[in-house]
Amino acid sequence: MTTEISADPKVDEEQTHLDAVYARLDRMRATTRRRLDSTLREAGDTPQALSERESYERLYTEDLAKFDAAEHNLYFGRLDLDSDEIRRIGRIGILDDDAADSTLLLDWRAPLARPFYLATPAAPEDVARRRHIRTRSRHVRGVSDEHLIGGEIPADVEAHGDVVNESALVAALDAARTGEMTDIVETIQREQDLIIRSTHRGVTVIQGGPGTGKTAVALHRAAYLLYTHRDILSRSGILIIGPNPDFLNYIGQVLPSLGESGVLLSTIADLFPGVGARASESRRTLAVKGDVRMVDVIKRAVRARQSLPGSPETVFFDGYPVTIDSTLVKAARAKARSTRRPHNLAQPAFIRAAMDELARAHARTIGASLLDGSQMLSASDIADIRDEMRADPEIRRTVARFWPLLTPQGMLRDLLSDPAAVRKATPGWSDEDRTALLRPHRPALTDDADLGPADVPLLDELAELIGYGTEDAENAEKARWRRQLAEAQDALDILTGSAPQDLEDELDPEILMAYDLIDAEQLAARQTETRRLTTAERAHGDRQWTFGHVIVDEAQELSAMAWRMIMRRIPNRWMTIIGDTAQTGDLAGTTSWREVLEPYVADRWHLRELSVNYRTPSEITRYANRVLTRIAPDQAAPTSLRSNGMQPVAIPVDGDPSTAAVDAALGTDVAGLTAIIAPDAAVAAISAAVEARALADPPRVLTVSACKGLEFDTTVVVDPGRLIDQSPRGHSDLYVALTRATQELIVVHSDPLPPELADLPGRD
Ligand SMILES: Nc1ncnc2c1ncn2[C@@H]1O[C@H](COP(=O)(O)OP(=O)(O)OP(=O)(O)O)[C@@H](O)[C@H]1O
Repeated sequence: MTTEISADPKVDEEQTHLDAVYARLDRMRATTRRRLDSTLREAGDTPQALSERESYERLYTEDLAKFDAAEHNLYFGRLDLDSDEIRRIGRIGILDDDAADSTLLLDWRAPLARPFYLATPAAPEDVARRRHIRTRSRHVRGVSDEHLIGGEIPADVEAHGDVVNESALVAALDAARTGEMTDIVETIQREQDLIIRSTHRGVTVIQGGPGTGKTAVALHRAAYLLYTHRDILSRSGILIIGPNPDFLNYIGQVLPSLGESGVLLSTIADLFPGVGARASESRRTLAVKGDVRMVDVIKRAVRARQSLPGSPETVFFDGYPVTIDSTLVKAARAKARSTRRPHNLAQPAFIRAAMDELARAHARTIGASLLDGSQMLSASDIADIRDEMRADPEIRRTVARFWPLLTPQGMLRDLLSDPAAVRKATPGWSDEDRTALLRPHRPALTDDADLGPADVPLLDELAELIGYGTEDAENAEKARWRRQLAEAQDALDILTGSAPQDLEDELDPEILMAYDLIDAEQLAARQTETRRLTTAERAHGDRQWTFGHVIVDEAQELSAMAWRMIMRRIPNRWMTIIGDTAQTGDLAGTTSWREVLEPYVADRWHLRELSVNYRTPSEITRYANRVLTRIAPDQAAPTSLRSNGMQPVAIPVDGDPSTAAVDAALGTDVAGLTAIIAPDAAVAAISAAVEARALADPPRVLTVSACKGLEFDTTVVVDPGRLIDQSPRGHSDLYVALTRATQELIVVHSDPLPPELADLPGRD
């Protein structure tokens, strides 16, 4: 490798090390590629060999992905300890292939790397010097040193107290945004590191204002936990819940670049296997469906399906009439309910009890002695009658109607499209709330075509009560196996059929055909072996999967019903919950962590707070904090880490603000991403105005709920007054909108500004 000679000996020194690190990385890559090639060439003749091949293939592919993800800025930090030890820190750990296996790079998550993030001049942790190395395309571009023991404390570091690696941090914060979140391993701050590496095994709540790095911390915590508890978590997986698919795309790239897989990223809407709930619903409907009252509604709705006949029903058995009346069904229902099993799983008990009683009644009709009325049939005769009745499709169908097998989707659709059923399940509710729950029955649609995100926790609740996805899942698995077996048999039949029949006699008996070597069962088993899934894929397909750790981002938006759904997936309650109660926009969301957590862990949860806003410059934060005071006067406002000298401005317009908003978005001098954040009702017109310009790189137009968690270099906020008016949580919505910009904020308004923004300067 050629090394540029620079004027700075420190740069040269680091370049030498960087060259050694990349040379080793290249060797590791080449070896892994070679191994992958030869693994892929292996035949894998037995199911076991196939399975081994699969796991090696996965291992090598993951390693290659990890090397690729670490390529950029691989080596970024160095600690020189007072004891003369040198530690070099990077995105992944790398050992040299020399005789001593010396450490070329420490993984940023290794305990020995920790002082890089924690040491300060006040508490240097034995670190004499911390060096930050800036690289690009395998070249060292510069180094910056902090002398922690006996050195000067730079004025700007003093000003920001604990700030670590300040110059690198400011460079990262000033960089133009790309629409994908980047990792922060080079500049994790002390308060963030304490959360990322927290050893607490229960619920940790991270409360922090906008831009305090909550999402960044959550993702780095996932990576850290997978590194530290790989044995448990690579099997059980980590679930990360985010507010919407856009947000998941935004953060999706961060984890692979941290070198991790085995993490399931999902919204609530996608968490129920096989359902993608996309229908949009009104705020009121979301609030009603998210309310914990729905637990009882769903219980009542399921119980309503355990019904009684209005009038006795008669079926025929062996030519004799058999009556199914409400006394009989009631007794069978009581038996089934006493099993305390979920609805579908209790159906066999119901049917058995009903058939027992029917068989006894039938025996009374045909077996009673004419002399004294005593029963002439033996117990085993009566048992035979019961078994025959059970096998009789008509009797079975009639009995089962009073305790039918249910599916969550079918059940929810039937309930929500039936005003009478809703009325029965919602005693004491207001008519408005009932109406918010109802939706028209549209038989042409499939079961989940009109499902919205708030329906998903209801499906999950139903699935629990019904027992769906337990034995049903096993049956489905058995059916899948039978299909696979049949397919394998077909494949063998085709092979047999394609044997050269006319040459049959001449075939060399020594030439073995596939069907001589393998039967359908073995072939099917091989196919099963090759369908190995990652932990995340298996978890996604299994409603009853329980994760090792769950991280919930923008957690303030989750409804009580959504919390129930999540808690089912994490019985050990090892969770990281991240949010900001001042940003709650959803009416079913929370403004109190205590209220949310009390039912699950009482007061056994830890609260951690983040206090520095890394995103928004102080010029913007000044206005946003006034809105915060309005929402939560007691909540400490995060302090902005930087200022950029760009004053937010207000542009008043007469009438429709669409054109002015688009002009403002296009007129910015700031490089990078621009977004227009507008009231829900204005989004369509502004989007049309953007489309009409046919731009190569148009600004994004978003509602407040769609911009949650995202950030842009410039934001244009349209009609703050209407943002406030459009929801009972309007001030929180405005707070979210005002805190999305990393550089510039422009407010375009056609009605008077709210008092908090009234003194925004106009544009020159
Ligand atoms: N230590 C850090 N080093 C570099 N950048 C950081 C650091 N901490 C946070 N950031 C950056 O600050 C920005 C805001 O972080 P993030 O989105 O995680 O904040 P948040 O608290 O989740 O905000 P919101 O509540 O608005 O969703 C991101 O660009 C993130 O990369």
